[in-house]
Amino acid sequence: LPAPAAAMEAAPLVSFGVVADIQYADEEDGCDFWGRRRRYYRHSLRLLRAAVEVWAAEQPPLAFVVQLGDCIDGVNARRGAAEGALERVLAALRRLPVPVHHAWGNHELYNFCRDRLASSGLNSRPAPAPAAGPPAGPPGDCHAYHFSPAPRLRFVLLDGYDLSVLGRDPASPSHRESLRRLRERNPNENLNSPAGLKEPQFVEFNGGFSQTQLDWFDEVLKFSDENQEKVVAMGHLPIHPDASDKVCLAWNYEDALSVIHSHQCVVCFLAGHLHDGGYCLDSHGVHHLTLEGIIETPPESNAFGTIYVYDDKMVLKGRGRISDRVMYF
Ligand SMILES: Nc1ccn([C@@H]2O[C@H](COP(=O)(O)OP(=O)(O)OC[C@H](O)CO)[C@@H](O)[C@H]2O)c(=O)n1
Repeated sequence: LPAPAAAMEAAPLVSFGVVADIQYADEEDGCDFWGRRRRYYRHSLRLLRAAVEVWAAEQPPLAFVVQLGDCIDGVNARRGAAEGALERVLAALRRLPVPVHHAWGNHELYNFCRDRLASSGLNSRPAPAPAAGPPAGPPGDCHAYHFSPAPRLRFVLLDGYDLSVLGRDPASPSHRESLRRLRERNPNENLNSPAGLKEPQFVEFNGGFSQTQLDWFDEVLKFSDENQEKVVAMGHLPIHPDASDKVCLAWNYEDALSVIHSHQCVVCFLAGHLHDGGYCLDSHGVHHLTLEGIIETPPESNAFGTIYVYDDKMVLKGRGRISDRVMYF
Protein backbone atom coordinates (compact mmCIF):
# COMPACT_ATOMS: atom_id res chain seq x y z
CA LEU A 1 0.00 0.00 0.00
CA PRO A 2 1.30 3.51 -0.69
CA ALA A 3 1.73 5.80 2.37
CA PRO A 4 -0.43 7.11 3.92
CA ALA A 5 -2.86 4.29 3.00
CA ALA A 6 -0.56 1.72 4.60
CA ALA A 7 -0.61 3.71 7.84
CA MET A 8 -4.41 4.04 7.88
CA GLU A 9 -5.70 0.51 8.30
CA ALA A 10 -7.40 0.96 11.69
CA ALA A 11 -10.08 3.49 12.67
CA PRO A 12 -8.52 6.77 13.83
CA LEU A 13 -9.14 8.26 17.29
CA VAL A 14 -10.30 11.36 15.51
CA SER A 15 -9.98 12.97 12.09
CA PHE A 16 -10.17 16.63 11.11
CA GLY A 17 -9.85 18.91 8.09
CA VAL A 18 -7.15 21.54 7.62
CA VAL A 19 -6.95 24.56 5.34
CA ALA A 20 -4.85 27.74 5.33
CA ASP A 21 -4.71 31.18 3.74
CA ILE A 22 -7.88 31.18 1.67
CA GLN A 23 -7.58 35.00 1.30
CA TYR A 24 -10.82 35.26 -0.64
CA ALA A 25 -11.79 38.50 -2.39
CA ASP A 26 -14.19 39.06 -5.26
CA GLU A 27 -11.29 40.36 -7.34
CA GLU A 28 -9.38 39.47 -10.50
CA ASP A 29 -6.16 37.52 -9.94
CA GLY A 30 -3.32 39.59 -8.48
CA CYS A 31 0.11 38.84 -7.07
CA ASP A 32 2.17 39.00 -3.90
CA PHE A 33 4.11 42.06 -2.73
CA TRP A 34 7.15 41.18 -4.82
CA GLY A 35 5.07 40.53 -7.94
CA ARG A 36 6.39 36.96 -8.12
CA ARG A 37 3.43 34.81 -7.07
CA ARG A 38 0.00 34.81 -8.59
CA ARG A 39 -2.87 35.17 -6.10
CA TYR A 40 -6.20 33.71 -7.20
CA TYR A 41 -8.55 35.85 -5.07
CA ARG A 42 -11.87 34.81 -6.61
CA HIS A 43 -11.02 31.15 -7.29
CA SER A 44 -10.07 30.65 -3.64
CA LEU A 45 -13.75 30.51 -2.63
CA ARG A 46 -14.43 27.85 -5.27
CA LEU A 47 -11.51 25.79 -3.97
CA LEU A 48 -12.83 26.14 -0.42
CA ARG A 49 -16.29 24.97 -1.52
CA ALA A 50 -14.70 21.94 -3.20
CA ALA A 51 -12.81 21.17 0.04
CA VAL A 52 -16.05 21.41 2.04
CA GLU A 53 -17.73 18.91 -0.29
CA VAL A 54 -14.91 16.41 0.18
CA TRP A 55 -14.81 16.88 3.98
CA ALA A 56 -18.60 16.58 4.30
CA ALA A 57 -18.56 13.23 2.48
CA GLU A 58 -15.75 11.69 4.59
CA GLN A 59 -16.39 8.42 6.40
CA PRO A 60 -15.97 8.17 9.30
CA PRO A 61 -17.16 11.77 9.64
CA LEU A 62 -14.63 14.42 10.60
CA ALA A 63 -14.79 15.79 14.14
CA PHE A 64 -13.99 19.38 13.10
CA VAL A 65 -12.13 21.55 10.62
CA VAL A 66 -9.25 23.93 11.35
CA GLN A 67 -9.03 27.13 9.28
CA LEU A 68 -5.49 28.36 9.92
CA GLY A 69 -6.09 32.07 9.32
CA ASP A 70 -6.21 34.72 6.56
CA CYS A 71 -9.60 33.52 5.33
CA ILE A 72 -10.28 36.78 3.47
CA ASP A 73 -7.69 39.05 1.85
CA GLY A 74 -6.73 42.57 2.92
CA VAL A 75 -7.82 43.90 -0.49
CA ASN A 76 -11.40 43.62 0.81
CA ALA A 77 -10.76 46.32 3.41
CA ARG A 78 -9.62 48.76 0.74
CA ARG A 79 -12.84 48.14 -1.25
CA GLY A 80 -15.26 48.21 1.72
CA ALA A 81 -16.03 44.55 0.96
CA ALA A 82 -14.84 42.87 4.15
CA GLU A 83 -18.20 41.93 5.68
CA GLY A 84 -19.58 40.49 2.43
CA ALA A 85 -16.42 38.49 1.74
CA LEU A 86 -16.36 37.07 5.25
CA GLU A 87 -20.02 36.10 5.00
CA ARG A 88 -19.33 34.17 1.75
CA VAL A 89 -16.47 32.25 3.35
CA LEU A 90 -18.48 31.49 6.50
CA ALA A 91 -21.50 30.43 4.40
CA ALA A 92 -19.27 27.95 2.54
CA LEU A 93 -18.02 26.55 5.85
CA ARG A 94 -21.53 26.39 7.34
CA ARG A 95 -22.31 23.58 4.90
CA LEU A 96 -20.15 21.40 7.13
CA PRO A 97 -22.01 19.51 9.86
CA VAL A 98 -19.05 19.97 12.26
CA PRO A 99 -17.45 22.90 14.11
CA VAL A 100 -14.76 25.00 12.44
CA HIS A 101 -11.89 26.35 14.53
CA HIS A 102 -10.52 29.63 13.20
CA ALA A 103 -7.02 31.01 13.74
CA TRP A 104 -6.72 34.77 13.30
CA GLY A 105 -4.10 35.96 10.81
CA ASN A 106 -2.80 39.29 9.57
CA HIS A 107 -5.44 39.53 6.84
CA GLU A 108 -8.28 39.15 9.38
CA LEU A 109 -6.69 42.11 11.19
CA TYR A 110 -6.32 44.18 7.98
CA ASN A 111 -10.09 43.81 7.61
CA PHE A 112 -11.44 43.94 11.16
CA CYS A 113 -10.54 45.21 14.61
CA ARG A 114 -10.30 42.56 17.32
CA ASP A 115 -13.65 43.56 18.85
CA ARG A 116 -15.38 42.91 15.53
CA LEU A 117 -13.60 39.57 15.14
CA ALA A 118 -14.70 38.61 18.65
CA SER A 119 -18.34 39.22 17.72
CA SER A 120 -18.05 37.57 14.29
CA GLY A 121 -18.29 33.98 13.12
CA LEU A 122 -14.49 33.84 13.34
CA ASN A 123 -14.69 33.72 17.12
CA SER A 124 -14.57 29.96 17.55
CA ARG A 125 -13.76 29.86 21.24
CA PRO A 126 -16.18 27.26 22.63
CA ALA A 127 -18.69 28.31 25.27
CA PRO A 128 -19.20 27.46 28.03
CA ALA A 129 -15.69 27.01 29.37
CA PRO A 130 -14.64 23.48 30.36
CA ALA A 131 -15.66 22.71 33.96
CA ALA A 132 -12.42 21.01 34.94
CA GLY A 133 -8.81 21.52 33.93
CA PRO A 134 -6.91 24.66 33.02
CA PRO A 135 -8.70 27.93 32.14
CA ALA A 136 -10.41 27.85 28.72
CA GLY A 137 -8.16 30.65 27.48
CA PRO A 138 -5.87 33.41 28.69
CA PRO A 139 -7.54 36.48 30.23
CA GLY A 140 -8.29 39.44 27.94
CA ASP A 141 -9.16 39.49 24.25
CA CYS A 142 -6.68 36.84 23.14
CA HIS A 143 -8.24 34.31 20.73
CA ALA A 144 -6.54 31.25 22.25
CA TYR A 145 -8.26 28.22 23.73
CA HIS A 146 -8.04 24.46 24.11
CA PHE A 147 -10.42 21.58 23.52
CA SER A 148 -10.33 17.82 23.80
CA PRO A 149 -12.12 15.94 20.98
CA ALA A 150 -11.17 12.49 22.34
CA PRO A 151 -9.75 11.05 25.56
CA ARG A 152 -6.01 11.70 25.97
CA LEU A 153 -5.98 14.15 23.06
CA ARG A 154 -6.04 17.95 23.30
CA PHE A 155 -5.84 20.74 20.74
CA VAL A 156 -4.57 24.21 21.63
CA LEU A 157 -5.24 27.15 19.34
CA LEU A 158 -2.75 30.00 19.84
CA ASP A 159 -3.14 33.67 18.93
CA GLY A 160 0.04 34.82 17.18
CA TYR A 161 -1.28 38.39 16.97
CA ASP A 162 -1.86 38.79 20.68
CA LEU A 163 1.11 41.17 20.46
CA SER A 164 0.50 43.14 17.30
CA VAL A 165 0.08 46.58 15.85
CA LEU A 166 -2.71 45.22 13.64
CA GLY A 167 -6.35 45.30 14.74
CA ARG A 168 -5.78 47.23 17.96
CA ASP A 169 -6.58 50.81 18.85
CA PRO A 170 -3.31 52.80 18.41
CA ALA A 171 -4.07 54.53 21.73
CA SER A 172 -4.25 51.23 23.65
CA PRO A 173 -1.39 50.14 25.96
CA SER A 174 -1.21 46.83 24.08
CA HIS A 175 -0.68 48.60 20.73
CA ARG A 176 1.93 50.93 22.23
CA GLU A 177 3.83 47.99 23.75
CA SER A 178 3.68 46.01 20.48
CA LEU A 179 4.93 49.01 18.48
CA ARG A 180 7.75 49.52 20.98
CA ARG A 181 8.86 45.87 20.60
CA LEU A 182 8.60 46.05 16.81
CA ARG A 183 10.59 49.30 16.49
CA GLU A 184 13.23 48.01 18.89
CA ARG A 185 14.13 45.30 16.36
CA ASN A 186 13.05 46.90 13.12
CA PRO A 187 14.52 50.36 12.38
CA ASN A 188 13.16 50.40 8.80
CA GLU A 189 10.86 53.23 7.79
CA ASN A 190 8.54 50.60 6.28
CA LEU A 191 7.85 48.33 9.24
CA ASN A 192 6.70 45.63 6.81
CA SER A 193 10.21 45.42 5.37
CA PRO A 194 12.61 42.83 6.81
CA ALA A 195 15.57 44.40 4.95
CA GLY A 196 18.77 44.22 6.99
CA LEU A 197 17.15 42.77 10.13
CA LYS A 198 19.00 40.35 12.44
CA GLU A 199 15.59 38.89 13.32
CA PRO A 200 13.69 39.23 10.00
CA GLN A 201 10.40 38.05 11.54
CA PHE A 202 10.04 41.45 13.22
CA VAL A 203 7.77 42.94 10.57
CA GLU A 204 4.37 44.55 10.95
CA PHE A 205 2.49 41.76 9.18
CA ASN A 206 3.61 39.29 11.87
CA GLY A 207 2.87 39.36 15.59
CA GLY A 208 3.74 37.58 18.78
CA PHE A 209 2.60 35.87 21.98
CA SER A 210 2.16 37.87 25.19
CA GLN A 211 3.67 36.54 28.39
CA THR A 212 0.10 36.06 29.67
CA GLN A 213 -0.70 33.78 26.73
CA LEU A 214 2.57 31.86 27.14
CA ASP A 215 1.91 31.35 30.88
CA TRP A 216 -1.58 30.04 30.09
CA PHE A 217 -0.15 27.74 27.37
CA ASP A 218 2.36 26.42 29.89
CA GLU A 219 -0.47 25.68 32.35
CA VAL A 220 -2.45 23.79 29.69
CA LEU A 221 0.59 21.71 28.73
CA LYS A 222 1.32 20.94 32.41
CA PHE A 223 -2.23 19.61 32.74
CA SER A 224 -1.78 17.53 29.57
CA ASP A 225 1.53 16.10 30.80
CA GLU A 226 -0.07 15.13 34.10
CA ASN A 227 -2.98 13.47 32.32
CA GLN A 228 -0.95 11.60 29.70
CA GLU A 229 -2.53 13.60 26.87
CA LYS A 230 -1.07 14.22 23.45
CA VAL A 231 -1.36 17.82 22.29
CA VAL A 232 -1.65 19.33 18.83
CA ALA A 233 -0.97 23.08 18.98
CA MET A 234 -1.81 25.42 16.13
CA GLY A 235 -1.95 29.04 15.02
CA HIS A 236 -1.55 31.22 11.93
CA LEU A 237 2.19 31.87 12.33
CA PRO A 238 4.81 29.12 12.15
CA ILE A 239 7.05 28.84 15.21
CA HIS A 240 9.95 26.78 13.84
CA PRO A 241 12.50 28.27 11.38
CA ASP A 242 12.86 24.92 9.59
CA ALA A 243 9.14 24.89 8.77
CA SER A 244 9.15 28.47 7.48
CA ASP A 245 11.30 31.05 5.74
CA LYS A 246 13.16 33.53 7.96
CA VAL A 247 10.42 36.18 7.74
CA CYS A 248 7.10 34.38 8.23
CA LEU A 249 7.66 33.38 11.88
CA ALA A 250 5.98 34.66 15.04
CA TRP A 251 8.04 37.51 16.54
CA ASN A 252 8.90 35.54 19.70
CA TYR A 253 8.60 32.06 18.22
CA GLU A 254 11.49 30.95 20.45
CA ASP A 255 9.37 31.64 23.57
CA ALA A 256 6.55 29.44 22.26
CA LEU A 257 9.08 26.72 21.37
CA SER A 258 10.61 26.79 24.85
CA VAL A 259 7.18 26.36 26.45
CA ILE A 260 6.51 23.38 24.16
CA HIS A 261 9.95 21.87 24.77
CA SER A 262 9.57 22.10 28.55
CA HIS A 263 6.75 19.52 28.29
CA GLN A 264 6.41 16.02 26.88
CA CYS A 265 2.89 16.23 25.51
CA VAL A 266 3.10 18.27 22.27
CA VAL A 267 3.34 16.12 19.15
CA CYS A 268 2.61 18.62 16.39
CA PHE A 269 2.31 22.32 15.58
CA LEU A 270 0.07 23.33 12.65
CA ALA A 271 0.43 26.71 10.94
CA GLY A 272 -0.29 28.67 7.77
CA HIS A 273 0.99 32.13 6.62
CA LEU A 274 3.86 30.83 4.43
CA HIS A 275 1.97 30.04 1.25
CA ASP A 276 4.60 27.57 0.00
CA GLY A 277 4.16 25.46 3.12
CA GLY A 278 6.90 23.75 5.12
CA TYR A 279 7.65 20.88 7.44
CA CYS A 280 10.23 19.77 9.97
CA LEU A 281 10.59 17.32 12.82
CA ASP A 282 12.32 19.32 15.56
CA SER A 283 15.06 18.23 17.97
CA HIS A 284 12.41 17.37 20.61
CA GLY A 285 10.35 15.15 18.29
CA VAL A 286 7.65 17.75 17.57
CA HIS A 287 6.31 17.84 14.00
CA HIS A 288 5.90 21.34 12.57
CA LEU A 289 3.56 21.37 9.60
CA THR A 290 2.96 24.60 7.69
CA LEU A 291 0.10 24.19 5.22
CA GLU A 292 0.30 25.49 1.66
CA GLY A 293 -2.13 28.37 1.13
CA ILE A 294 -5.20 28.19 -1.10
CA ILE A 295 -4.65 31.76 -2.32
CA GLU A 296 -1.58 30.87 -4.38
CA THR A 297 -3.02 27.58 -5.63
CA PRO A 298 -3.94 27.45 -9.34
CA PRO A 299 -7.69 27.03 -9.97
CA GLU A 300 -7.25 23.52 -11.41
CA SER A 301 -5.60 22.29 -8.21
CA ASN A 302 -6.42 22.73 -4.50
CA ALA A 303 -4.72 22.93 -1.08
CA PHE A 304 -6.47 21.28 1.85
CA GLY A 305 -6.15 18.09 3.82
CA THR A 306 -7.56 15.64 6.31
CA ILE A 307 -5.54 14.55 9.33
CA TYR A 308 -6.24 11.17 10.94
CA VAL A 309 -5.00 10.91 14.52
CA TYR A 310 -3.94 7.53 15.91
CA ASP A 311 -2.30 6.52 19.20
CA ASP A 312 1.14 6.56 17.64
CA LYS A 313 0.91 8.90 14.66
CA MET A 314 -0.95 11.50 12.64
CA VAL A 315 -1.59 10.76 8.98
CA LEU A 316 -2.10 13.70 6.64
CA LYS A 317 -4.04 12.99 3.46
CA GLY A 318 -3.26 16.01 1.31
CA ARG A 319 -5.31 17.23 -1.62
CA GLY A 320 -3.96 19.19 -4.58
CA ARG A 321 -0.55 20.65 -3.81
CA ILE A 322 -0.52 19.41 -0.19
CA SER A 323 1.46 16.17 0.07
CA ASP A 324 0.51 13.09 2.04
CA ARG A 325 2.58 12.68 5.21
CA VAL A 326 2.81 10.26 8.12
CA MET A 327 3.98 11.88 11.36
CA TYR A 328 4.96 9.32 14.03
CA PHE A 329 4.96 10.37 17.69
N1 LIG B 1 9.13 43.95 2.00
C1 LIG B 1 7.77 44.04 2.19
C2 LIG B 1 6.96 42.90 2.23
C3 LIG B 1 5.59 43.04 2.40
N2 LIG B 1 5.07 44.29 2.51
C4 LIG B 1 3.62 44.46 2.75
O1 LIG B 1 3.36 43.61 3.85
C5 LIG B 1 2.06 43.14 3.86
C6 LIG B 1 2.07 41.64 3.98
O2 LIG B 1 2.44 41.02 2.79
P1 LIG B 1 1.49 39.94 2.18
O3 LIG B 1 2.29 39.25 1.13
O4 LIG B 1 0.20 40.53 1.82
O5 LIG B 1 1.27 38.92 3.44
P2 LIG B 1 0.63 37.51 3.39
O6 LIG B 1 0.25 37.18 4.78
O7 LIG B 1 -0.43 37.41 2.35
O8 LIG B 1 1.81 36.55 2.95
C7 LIG B 1 2.85 36.17 3.80
C8 LIG B 1 3.91 35.47 3.01
O9 LIG B 1 4.65 36.39 2.25
C9 LIG B 1 3.36 34.38 2.10
O10 LIG B 1 4.26 33.37 1.80
C10 LIG B 1 1.42 43.65 2.60
O11 LIG B 1 0.64 44.77 2.95
C11 LIG B 1 2.61 44.06 1.73
O12 LIG B 1 2.25 45.11 0.91
C12 LIG B 1 5.87 45.39 2.48
O13 LIG B 1 5.37 46.53 2.56
N3 LIG B 1 7.22 45.26 2.33
